[in-house]
Amino acid sequence: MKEKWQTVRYAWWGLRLIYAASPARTTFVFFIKMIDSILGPVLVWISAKVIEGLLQDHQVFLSFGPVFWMAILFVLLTILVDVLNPYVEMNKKLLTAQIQKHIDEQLMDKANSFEDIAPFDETGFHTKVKVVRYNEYFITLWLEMTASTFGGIVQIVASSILLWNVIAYVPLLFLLLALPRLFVEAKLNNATFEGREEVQELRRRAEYFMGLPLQHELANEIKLYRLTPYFTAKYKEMARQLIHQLSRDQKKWISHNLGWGVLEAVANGVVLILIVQKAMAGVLPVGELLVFIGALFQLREGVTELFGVFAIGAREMVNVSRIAQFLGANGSAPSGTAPFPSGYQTGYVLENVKFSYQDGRDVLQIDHLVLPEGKVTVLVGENGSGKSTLVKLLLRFYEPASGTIRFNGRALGDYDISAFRAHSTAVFQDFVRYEMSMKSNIGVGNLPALHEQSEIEKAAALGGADEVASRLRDRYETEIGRLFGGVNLSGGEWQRIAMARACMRNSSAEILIFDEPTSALDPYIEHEIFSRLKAMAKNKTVIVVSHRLSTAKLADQVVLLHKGRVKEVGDHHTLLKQGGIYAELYQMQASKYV
Ligand SMILES: Nc1ncnc2c1ncn2[C@@H]1O[C@H](COP(=O)(O)OP(=O)(O)OP(=O)(O)O)[C@@H](O)[C@H]1O
Repeated sequence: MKEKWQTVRYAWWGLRLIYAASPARTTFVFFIKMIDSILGPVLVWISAKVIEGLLQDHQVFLSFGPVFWMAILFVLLTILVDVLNPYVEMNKKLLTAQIQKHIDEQLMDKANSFEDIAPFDETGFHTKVKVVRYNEYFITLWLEMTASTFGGIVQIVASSILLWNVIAYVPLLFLLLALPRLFVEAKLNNATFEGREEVQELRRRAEYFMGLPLQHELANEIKLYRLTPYFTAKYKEMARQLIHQLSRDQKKWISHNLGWGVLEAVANGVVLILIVQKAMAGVLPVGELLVFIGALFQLREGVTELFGVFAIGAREMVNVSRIAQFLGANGSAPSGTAPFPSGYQTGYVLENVKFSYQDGRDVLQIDHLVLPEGKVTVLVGENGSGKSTLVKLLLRFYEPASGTIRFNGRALGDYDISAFRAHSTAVFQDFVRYEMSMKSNIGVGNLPALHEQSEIEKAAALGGADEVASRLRDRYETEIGRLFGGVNLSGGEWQRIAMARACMRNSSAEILIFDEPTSALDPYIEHEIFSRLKAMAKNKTVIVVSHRLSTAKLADQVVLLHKGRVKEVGDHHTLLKQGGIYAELYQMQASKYV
């Protein structure tokens, strides 16, 4: 019972969604659908009356009496239907676009509402997004369906009125016949629905393998290893499975529909014979016979429309509910209310912090760690030791499973998350290459200053991107990235731009996090940038992840992570003297240069 109510709730939600996308257009489409459904039986009735009149007196038109005007009305209504149809189609198309825009906006709002990253990590997140986007198309079907439901009812009622005098039970017979079909179809619909997750997963994989050989950034590797035939084979396999699935679904459909179609046609035929028999026996005049035959077809059309719609409705409900659930999901940890503290304080203090991703593996286990304000701390450690995870926890992209992370004396969760983020800046290992102008690439680091050229140039100079701009034809206005025909840059040049982006918040940010910010930079600029970071560290908490221990040498504090635990803490010289893992790593790197 609860499920039924849930269905009704989602159905209502789906309708409201459509209406919200465009109230005027939705009303128009529904109204026209109604008119269209009534017109069918009305035209049947008028045409029968005209024919009856003509049969009685074939010169009836010459007297300009009621039959003549009925004939005129018939023509006018037919023209009306023809004129309305293109308008209806146009409005449906526009409404579809508006609904898609409306859902896209809601999806973007949803993504914006996730303050942490955990929802993006969830298994099946990508499939879910894909399913929701795929369902945007189906929500318009939902519109058609609801309109058809009303249309079907109107048509059934109108044609039943016409049939009432002859065979009153016909509408009931047709409804009864359609009922089992409804249930079977609803079941079949779910089993053969193209938007179901397993089909979407196959489609996504097929698209992935198909796209690989066509991507510019991947061309080097794919050409070198001659991977195109390999990916083509993988694509073919996915596509084969997809087509197999589709053909199996379609066969199920056909065999089912064929059976019911034959049964309904037989019932239709029987009723038709009954009506003709009555006419032959002289009970029915020819005009009425025509009305009944027409009404019978109208009735069948109405029943098919209504029940077809119900069957699809069951399937569409799955989609509508998926969209509703996705958009209604609560993804983020709640934000606190405390404002960001000003002035020089303690920086980060971590106590008994434990963290694991969804797979449950312990990734971090930190008993105690201080990352002081006013200092540069460099995090070092082998691959997978948890450095990037730690910086993400420091920015509150994830919540620790247990323990506390404090910044300037307060737990991170207490801070107003927007204020906290506004005072942080970062360059991530997987920084983004925005396919936009260089100016926008840098400016998005601080949206309010996006159009302030002097701020952009200042940040570019700090991040070492000024020199990149000076080499471009339109300097900061140059479009970069290949997707829209812009200039392609080298890996190091992109990284300098990411650095500049982070520097856009130089004056407001008090937490500066750099996850391997110089991995692609040449030694000159790396040295220069690190010196700038040190200069910026005054009254700020600066954390740098680096594999280059030459960087660590310049830091105020080095933290060595090993398998998610803090193994060594101190400055470069202290750690060297300790002779632990850091000393070993350093000797190893240094020996390469000797
Ligand atoms: N989103 C994620 N979901 C599940 N596991 C993850 C995720 N991100 C990282 N991990 C796992 O967490 C562990 C720590 O990863 P992390 O990226 O923090 O290491 P790292 O020290 O920064 O490594 P590297 O030096 O290679 O950058 C790894 O074993 C990694 O596989």
